[in-house]
Amino acid sequence: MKPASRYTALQHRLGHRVQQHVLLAPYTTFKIGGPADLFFEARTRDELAQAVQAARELDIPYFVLGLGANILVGDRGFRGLVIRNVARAHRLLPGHRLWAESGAIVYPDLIEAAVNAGLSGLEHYVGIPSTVGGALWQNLHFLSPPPARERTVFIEEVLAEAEILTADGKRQTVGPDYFHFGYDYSILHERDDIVLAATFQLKPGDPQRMREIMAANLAWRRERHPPLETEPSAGSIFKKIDGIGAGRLIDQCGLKGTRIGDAEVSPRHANIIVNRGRATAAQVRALIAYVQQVVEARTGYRLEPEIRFIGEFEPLSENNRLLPQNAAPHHPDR
Ligand SMILES: NC(=O)C1=CN([C@@H]2O[C@H](COP(=O)(O)OP(=O)(O)OC[C@H]3O[C@@H](n4cnc5c(N)ncnc54)[C@H](OP(=O)(O)O)[C@@H]3O)[C@@H](O)[C@H]2O)C=CC1
Ligand SMILES: C=C(O[C@H]1[C@H](O)[C@@H](CO)O[C@H](OP(=O)(O)OP(=O)(O)OC[C@H]2O[C@@H](n3ccc(=O)[nH]c3=O)[C@H](O)[C@@H]2O)[C@@H]1NC(C)=O)C(=O)O
Repeated sequence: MKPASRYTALQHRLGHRVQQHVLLAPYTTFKIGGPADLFFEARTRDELAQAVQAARELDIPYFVLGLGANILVGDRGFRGLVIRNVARAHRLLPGHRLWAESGAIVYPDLIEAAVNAGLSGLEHYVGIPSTVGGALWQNLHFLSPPPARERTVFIEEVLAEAEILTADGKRQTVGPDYFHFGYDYSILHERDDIVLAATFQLKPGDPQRMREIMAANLAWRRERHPPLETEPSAGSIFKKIDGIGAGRLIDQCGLKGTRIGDAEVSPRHANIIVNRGRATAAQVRALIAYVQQVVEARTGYRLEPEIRFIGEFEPLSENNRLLPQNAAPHHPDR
C-alpha cells in the first residue's frame, strides 16, 4: 500500500486524529529522531488496542511509543505508524491495589498517587522516566532502599496482573508469570503483545519513610546521572555486565567526554551518551560503535546496546564513519 493510501485507510479506522510526517525527536528523552510517516496518539487503552489492530490488519508497520526513554530513533524516521501511548487513567482499588492504563507515567503520577494514599511498592522508581508499558517491557528496577541497598528491586515484585492485547489480537488478563521477567527483560521483547493496563499490589507503608527513600533515590540519581532536562539521553546505553559494570569499563578506557558531533559520552557517567544540542542518530550510533571498539580492544568485553533502535538510520559504512573529535588516548598499560 502506498503511503497516501495507508493514511486514508488509517483515517477510516481511527478518525481524523491520524497525522502524517510527525517529527519524533520531541517525543524522546534523547531529543533525536526523524519523522514518522503516520502518527496517532492513543488516549485510552481501547484506542491503543484499536490502533494496533488497525495497523496489523492493514499490514502497516507500527511502533508503540511510551516516553521514548529507552530508544534511539533513526534520522530518517519511521516508515509506518507510531502510536504514542497517552492512555494515562489510573485509580486506587480496594485491597491496596493501584490500577493504571499502560500510558500512565510511573513518576511522578503513579508514585505520588500511591504514596499520598500511604501505599508502598513503587516509591523506589522515582526520577526514572517510564510509562507502565515501558516499565513492564523492561522490568523497571532500582536499588533497594538505603542504608543497606543490598539488592535490586523490580517492578515485577508488585505486579498483580496486566491486561494485554496478544500478538494474535485477543484481549486477556495475565499474571506476572506470563512475562518471564528478568533483569532488563520480559517476554514482551520476543512477542508482539501490547500492555493495555496493569494492576499493582501495594502494601500499607509509612509515608515519612517512603518520602525519605524517594529523596535518597533522587539524590543518588542527581549525583551520578546527567540531568535529563539539560542533558538529554536515553539512560544507560549498554547492558549491564554483572559484577563488572559497563560504565566502569568505559570509564577505565578513558572515554568520558569523547564526542562525535553533539553526541558525547557523559563526563558524569560513562554508560550514558548525552545530546549536547543537535546530536543526530548517526552521531550517536558512530559513538556507540567507537566505544564498543575501544572497550573490546582494551578489555576483551563486547558491550551490547541496551537501548532499542527504531526506524531508519543513515548507513554506518566504513567510508563515512564519523570519528570522535577528541578520541581518547589509548593507555595500553592501564
Ligand atoms: N533505570 C533508569 O535510569 C532508566 C530506565 N529506563 C527504562 O526504559 C524504559 C522506558 O520506558 P518508556 O519510555 O515508557 O518506553 P519507550 O517509549 O522507550 O519504549 C521502549 C520499549 O517499550 C515497549 N513498549 C512501550 N509501551 C509498551 C506497551 N504498552 N506494551 C508493550 N510494549 C511497550 C516498546 O517495545 P515494542 O517495540 O516491542 O512494542 C519499546 O520498544 C523503562 O523500562 C525504564 O525502566 C530508561 C531510562 C533510564
Ligand atoms: C540507568 C539505567 O539503569 C541503571 C540503574 O538505574 C542503576 C540502579 O539500579 O543500576 C545500573 O546503573 P549502574 O550505574 O550501576 O550501571 P553501570 O553503567 O553498568 O555501572 C556499574 C558501575 O560502574 C562504575 N562506574 C559507572 C560509571 C562511570 O562513569 N564510572 C564508573 O566507575 C560505578 O561503580 C557503577 O556502579 C543500571 N544500568 C544498567 C546498565 O543496568 C537504565 O536502565 O537506563
